[in-house]
Amino acid sequence: MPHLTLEYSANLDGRVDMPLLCEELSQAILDTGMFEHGAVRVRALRADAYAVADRLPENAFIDMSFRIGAGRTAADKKRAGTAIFAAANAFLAPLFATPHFALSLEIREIDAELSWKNNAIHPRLRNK
Ligand SMILES: O=C(O)C/C(=C\C=C(/O)C(=O)O)C(=O)O
Repeated sequence: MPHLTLEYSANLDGRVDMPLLCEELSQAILDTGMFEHGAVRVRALRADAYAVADRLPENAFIDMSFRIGAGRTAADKKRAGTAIFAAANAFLAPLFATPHFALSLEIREIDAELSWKNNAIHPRLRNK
């Protein structure tokens, strides 16, 4: 993994091209040069039940959680977060035209002792 998971309020359906946003964020992650191509996974999950701020029906959110392996410097983690957040902000700029949207990102480290992986994509992309 690096895993980027976007949770979004269902009222963004039809307003945000989520597959395209996932692709843009995947590219932003790869462009940092910090993550292997075969490891990067990005997805968007829709929240059907939510209550945002003053609960106006037009209030919306996207919360991004980026889970990465341990061992990178604080500066590198900050650089990756800044790049991902900038890409998301640029893509979602139209949503900030009205005061009803909130975007957030958090980076968490995966405990190597308490995680397991088996990735068949690595050999294919490493041999390219
Ligand atoms: O170390 C981790 O679990 C996350 C990671 C890479 C993971 C893979 O390569 C994989 O799951 O195949 C990382 O670079 O942060």
